Amino acid sequence: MEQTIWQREQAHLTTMSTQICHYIAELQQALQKQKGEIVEERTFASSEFNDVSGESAISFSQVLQSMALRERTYMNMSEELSKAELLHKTPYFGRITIENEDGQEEHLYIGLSTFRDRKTDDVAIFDWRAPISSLFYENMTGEAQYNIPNGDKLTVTIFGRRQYKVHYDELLQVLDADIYIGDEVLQQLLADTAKEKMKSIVATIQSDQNAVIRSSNKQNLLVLGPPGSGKTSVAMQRIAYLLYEYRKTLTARNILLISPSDLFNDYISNVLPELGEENVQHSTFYRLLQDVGLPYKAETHYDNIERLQHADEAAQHDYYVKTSHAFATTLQHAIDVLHVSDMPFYNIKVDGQLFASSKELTYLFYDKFAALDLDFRLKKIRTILQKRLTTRRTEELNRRVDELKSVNTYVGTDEELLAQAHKEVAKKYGKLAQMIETLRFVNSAKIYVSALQQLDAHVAERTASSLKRRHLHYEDIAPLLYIDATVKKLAQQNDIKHIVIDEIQDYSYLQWLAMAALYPKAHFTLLGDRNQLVHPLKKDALDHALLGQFTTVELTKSYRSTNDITNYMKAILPHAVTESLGVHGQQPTVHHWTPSSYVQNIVSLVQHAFTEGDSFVFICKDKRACEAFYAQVQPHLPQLVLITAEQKTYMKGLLVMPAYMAKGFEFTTVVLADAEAARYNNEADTTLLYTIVSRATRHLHIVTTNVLPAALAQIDASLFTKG
Ligand SMILES: Nc1ncnc2c1ncn2[C@@H]1O[C@H](COP(=O)(O)OP(=O)(O)OP(=O)(O)O)[C@@H](O)[C@H]1O
Repeated sequence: MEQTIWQREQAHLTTMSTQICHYIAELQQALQKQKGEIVEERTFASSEFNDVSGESAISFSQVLQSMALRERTYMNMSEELSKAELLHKTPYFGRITIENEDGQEEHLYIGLSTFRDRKTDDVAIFDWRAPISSLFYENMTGEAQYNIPNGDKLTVTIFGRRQYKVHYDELLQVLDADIYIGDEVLQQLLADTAKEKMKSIVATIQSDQNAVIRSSNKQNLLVLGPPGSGKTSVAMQRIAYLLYEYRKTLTARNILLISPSDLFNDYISNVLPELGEENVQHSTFYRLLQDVGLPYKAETHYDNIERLQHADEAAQHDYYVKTSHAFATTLQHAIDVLHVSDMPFYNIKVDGQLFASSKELTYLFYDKFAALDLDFRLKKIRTILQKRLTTRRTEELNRRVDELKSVNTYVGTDEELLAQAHKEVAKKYGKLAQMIETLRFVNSAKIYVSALQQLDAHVAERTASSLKRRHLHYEDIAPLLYIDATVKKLAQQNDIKHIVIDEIQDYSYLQWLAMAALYPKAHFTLLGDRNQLVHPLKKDALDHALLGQFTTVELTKSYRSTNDITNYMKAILPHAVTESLGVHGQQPTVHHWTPSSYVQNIVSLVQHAFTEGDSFVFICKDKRACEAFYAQVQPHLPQLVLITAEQKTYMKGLLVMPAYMAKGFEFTTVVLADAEAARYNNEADTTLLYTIVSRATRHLHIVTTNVLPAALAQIDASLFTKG
């Protein structure tokens, strides 16, 4: 009797699952054996080679080499085992049927990694990142093309495409789809995305997302898309793709992910391991300042937002000037000029005595070493100063030893006197040695302030005074990093080959220039949305110069929220283009409560709408409002957690957090708890409201105790329900 599709598929799955199980058992056995041999070899080495000189040094180095090789093999096998275990859980999630070279139908199963048939050694499961797997993610059947590593395109005929939901060896769902991923499957998969940390989207990558993910490592990409269009997901999948495609030259250590916060990094930290890859390097722009070692204390991005929400005109003006394109260009020009004049040097002094004058440094820089690049000139000067310092220290040491010896009373043995003299000299010259080593005889602050001076003397003056106090505003970090990275080139990191920056709309052009200068060998994938602005003063997101240097790709569909929430969100910023692919749900609810019933109503909303394990967030505009909310409500809802900048681990539950901190995340339920016209009243607040609303996957509540902000009050009544 002919088998049904289901039976055939179940039989195939059982065969594959059994093979994977055998493979896992083989790997486990081999690993156990390797482990035993490593232990044996180590025990042998430690007992046999007490003395590693002469003959025994040669055999010791041979043993070391063999140990290193064995340990590497062990590591590779453990990685292979982890991949096989992931494959065991979900052997594959898709299949394409193509016409092979003999004109026959051939089924290609697609999963998380490559798996070869144990008997024939043919590929039984294709890694989703393999060139041919790309066909699975295209929206078509019939003739199609895919790229192969040498750059050529191959043409094949696709007969069909099938999707599976499987759990270990159990087939849960089979779906034939000519056009990839119909809404039906996607809607089931989107049933609720906000339950845990971010997940991989490998089984349902859409064709426009696929194109971004598979772009060449050498391509500088800017990916723009509305809230929920999968930018962060695409970024993570792209990293996994790069690690596969360029595995001979690129490892997790060569990729840097710059995200808004450590909390966000924790939120996305499961995606790469889920795909069988190691997490890559992570930083925030703020943290780069410490990584580079600039001797300043700086304001964080969040503190910057808080400060500028209430700042006076002068502080706002400072921010605008320093983050403007005009300033980035002025600073670049000022640094170019340094090749021929104006490099500011300090007079280097020790204990009030001149060690090297700025005049001498200027002479060395512009006369003696004029032919070299800026950083080479400085490094040549450093060598001269270091020699001088060594001579000075030796002289001083000898003098001090003589002095100590000439004291009439007994002060110590000769060794003790020498040690004391060493200590004194090290103390006296320690700071100077460090200053020379890190080229801090260059007055970087002056380069910065002089460039500002060319645009605005008042801004320059205010900045000079805060730099004197070693205090930086967030917007001062980029110029100083840029100066450091282009003039001194000490902190440049050549091992970073690819940088992914999420939420790029939060960065100024100069911030990007600073990163490009710090990582000169890196290519970039930038992701962002020009409408999701949470900074009170950020207007011209995405500098045109940046756009000019990148291949821009626009994603337009949104997968996060229900259609009802997306429609409400779109009504806030009608010019923003978003196609919703989400599921149908409840309309957002707008509640008008009196101040006296506010807390009681919040409590009863939670009692009705929150179940343990949900992600449910109250969002207020700023930190102060969140603290006030927490103080009022937490006594009635003890499980409420106030999320602050110190929070480093992502958690579900009942939360309250400031709007700017919530960006990038998603929650099943979002309650905008302070929707007051008095609080959200300008253009920046409108983009903030847009961002807040777009965090909700399933339920959205807007709460006001007075008058709604204009951006929400103008929304058509058909798009929400009154609570
Ligand atoms: N192809 C897809 N298949 C299934 N789910 C998807 C797909 N693309 C995106 N999603 C889901 O949509 C949600 C939003 O994705 P993501 O956070 O990556 O979007 P984003 O564009 O970075 O959003 P935002 O800009 O609002 O922070 C996530 O839950 C993600 O899993």
